[in-house]
Amino acid sequence: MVLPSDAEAAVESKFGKNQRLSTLFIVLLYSLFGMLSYLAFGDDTCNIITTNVGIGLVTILVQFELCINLFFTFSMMINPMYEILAVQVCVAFVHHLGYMSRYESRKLSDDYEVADILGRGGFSIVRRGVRKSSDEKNVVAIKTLRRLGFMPPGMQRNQGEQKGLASLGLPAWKQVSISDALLTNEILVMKRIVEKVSPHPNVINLYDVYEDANGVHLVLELCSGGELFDRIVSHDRYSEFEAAAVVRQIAEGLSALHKANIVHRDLKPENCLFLDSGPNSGLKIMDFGLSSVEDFTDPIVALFGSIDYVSPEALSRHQVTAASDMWSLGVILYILLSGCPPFHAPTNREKQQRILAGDFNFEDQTWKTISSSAKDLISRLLAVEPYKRPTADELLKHPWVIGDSAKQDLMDAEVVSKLQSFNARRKLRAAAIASVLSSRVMLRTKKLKSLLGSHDLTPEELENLRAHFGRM
Ligand SMILES: Nc1ncnc2c1ncn2[C@@H]1O[C@H](COP(=O)(O)OP(=O)(O)OP(=O)(O)O)[C@@H](O)[C@H]1O
Repeated sequence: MVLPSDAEAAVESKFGKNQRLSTLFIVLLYSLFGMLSYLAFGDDTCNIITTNVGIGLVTILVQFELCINLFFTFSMMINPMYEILAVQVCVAFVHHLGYMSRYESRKLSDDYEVADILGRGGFSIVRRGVRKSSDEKNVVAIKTLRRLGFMPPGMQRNQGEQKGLASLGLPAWKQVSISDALLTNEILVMKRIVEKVSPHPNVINLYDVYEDANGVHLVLELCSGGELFDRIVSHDRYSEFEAAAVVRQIAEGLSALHKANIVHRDLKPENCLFLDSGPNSGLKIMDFGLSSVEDFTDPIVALFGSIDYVSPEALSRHQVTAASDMWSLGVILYILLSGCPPFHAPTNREKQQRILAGDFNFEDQTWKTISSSAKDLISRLLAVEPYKRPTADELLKHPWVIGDSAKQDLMDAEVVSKLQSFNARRKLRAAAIASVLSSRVMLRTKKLKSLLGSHDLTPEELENLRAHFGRM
């Protein structure tokens, strides 16, 4: 089995400590062996011992056990003491095999019962999983990130999708590299979250990573409480105070992510899920497929879905920083308090222009009863210049977010009915996009820019979209 380097990195982050200890043990073993060799064979063997320890230390630093094997092969060539070295090579080889088999032996199906499908993304499928051993957290969400080359059971690509993929006009290896870029990115960001953020009440937690021929399986915390807007529209009415509690949770999550230099880059209500259905459930930020770690990952700029939450700097310069997440939060807050997005226009082009100009208003009737503190906060979050927006930490000190100036009275019932229809339209669009996503990919990264530009929907893709609407 060949692990993709980043899946290996993710696995390594989980098991790194054990590996380091076992490497240390091996180095000590080698040194002991070298000393015994010295006692048995005399001065010449000293060189071997010294080099052994040196290479062992390098191995610990670079975490790459193959070094040991290479070293022994090399020393075999320069040193005549075949008897010792042959044994050493064997030890190293056996150890290396054991190291590989640790990955090989980790099978998802050994540890988890994979149950029903919770949802699908463009390159992923999320299923409920139940841990077989009862002493650990029982029910989880298993997100399988697929590569275009592989189709896990239940993810067979339909004919439309297959045609769509072909219609991209890209060679197979390029299609694979796009899905791999997303897969790799999500794993790298999740690895960073495990190291620097988790456990956090408002950021999804990763429990484990498995790799097999179907792709990479991320074992995630299960969020069974539903999406943010779904829960909100299930109430007849709600207050500013309740909306502030939602904003506070998202801001807490963003604050932790930004401190770890992670920018979410795709913050929207469908990426905020409640942990459970209880009234005081935590809200979790998730889906880090497009996220970036500053100075570490190569940002992927994808225009898969709606531009409703995309900041002006992301649209104009593809420059996305922590402040861009704050813009997205401003859009979410605007929708929470009015039921419709701040930048609506008949065409995408006009919408884009309005976003770039920061052209929104509070003229609708529903804004009349909203507190000036809430409007002030939205205006700050939707400032066109990123540096003028409050940071997540600043937001957490704002009187409206704290709850001091947020009104406790129930808002106009029209807000909920507008939010209901906005949410329904959004879901329809999301389903349609998921349907064509495999076939219509608009990605721009430093590396992938040359692979794809934007293109109009081809007849096959339109057919696929029509078929999906038909099914719905
Ligand atoms: N941890 C989780 N617990 C419960 N449901 C989840 C969890 N993660 C994802 N889901 C469900 O699975 C669906 C697909 O999620 P996923 O993150 O794979 O893709 P997406 O964000 O919808 O799309 P894309 O991958 O294209 O951005 C989500 O809409 C959500 O309903």
